[in-house]
Amino acid sequence: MEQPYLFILNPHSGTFLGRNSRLIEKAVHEMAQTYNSRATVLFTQERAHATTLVSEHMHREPWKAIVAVGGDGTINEIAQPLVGQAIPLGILPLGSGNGLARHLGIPLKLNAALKRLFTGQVTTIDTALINHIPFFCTAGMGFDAYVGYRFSKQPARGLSTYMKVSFESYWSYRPQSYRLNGVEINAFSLSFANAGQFGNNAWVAPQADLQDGELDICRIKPFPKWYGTSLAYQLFTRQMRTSRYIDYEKATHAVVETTQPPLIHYDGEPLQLSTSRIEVSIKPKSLRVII
Ligand SMILES: Nc1ncnc2c1ncn2[C@@H]1O[C@H](COP(=O)(O)OP(=O)(O)OP(=O)(O)O)[C@@H](O)[C@H]1O
Repeated sequence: MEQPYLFILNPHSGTFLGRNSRLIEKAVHEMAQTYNSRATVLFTQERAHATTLVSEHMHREPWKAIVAVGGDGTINEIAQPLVGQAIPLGILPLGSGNGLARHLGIPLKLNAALKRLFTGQVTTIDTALINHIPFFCTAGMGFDAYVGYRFSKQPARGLSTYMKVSFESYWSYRPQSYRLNGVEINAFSLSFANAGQFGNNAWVAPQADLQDGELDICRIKPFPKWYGTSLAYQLFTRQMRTSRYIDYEKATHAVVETTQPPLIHYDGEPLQLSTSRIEVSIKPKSLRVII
């Protein structure tokens, strides 16, 4: 018998997971059996519960991997206690955006993704911190944090809700001023990319590399409203680097100062900070992941 797997499923992720939780659980057990292994499947009860479940269970059995079943928010909660540990993270991408899974080339179809968990290789990726909060995919402030906040208030998740909220927010959102590493800037959004995309193939930093020991800082400068469709096109076709309204730099550490405590997001999870100083840093090669 192979080492067992621990699956932690967030029934609130994506649009499909909640009503199909039991079917997914059954598919997990069947796939484990196929590979002469076994799986324990746990369900989250509320926000942040996944982190507690990992901390409680990680040393109970010699897990081959602890698998996040959900989207980037669920991965964030499950990966936090795994940073710097030997147990690899597995991903069964059933969220709305699945940014980290897409960047890593993990299949999005249930059976293919499950198979990958039992047959894939383990690689070690960088992780990052925004004011001591770990993130794995992207974090930032500005328009995407505002959209993330409004998205979190919606009764439904999924791509169509995300697009609707983004479109509505676009017309009212005004660029903000920041001090980035001591330099005054204006930005529509300021992103720190560990992985290259927000999710749904919105490639904010297509050049981002999960193993280069650096973050890609992406500033979208203020732009005329008519330019929005071009920018959206560049975002979804991995061509943001060609835009005259975008600046990139690589960094291992950055400090942002704002006049008011900003709304940020980490892996798409919105958070209203109570401080105006934001420190972002990288932890090179600190998380093992099955790909
Ligand atoms: N049992 C639960 N009930 C309600 N919310 C939960 C529960 N378990 C986790 N959550 C919260 O659900 C939120 C959404 O999870 P997640 O990010 O995985 O899905 P998503 O937003 O649909 O996907 P993505 O981040 O890939 O777009 C997270 O904020 C998480 O804390």
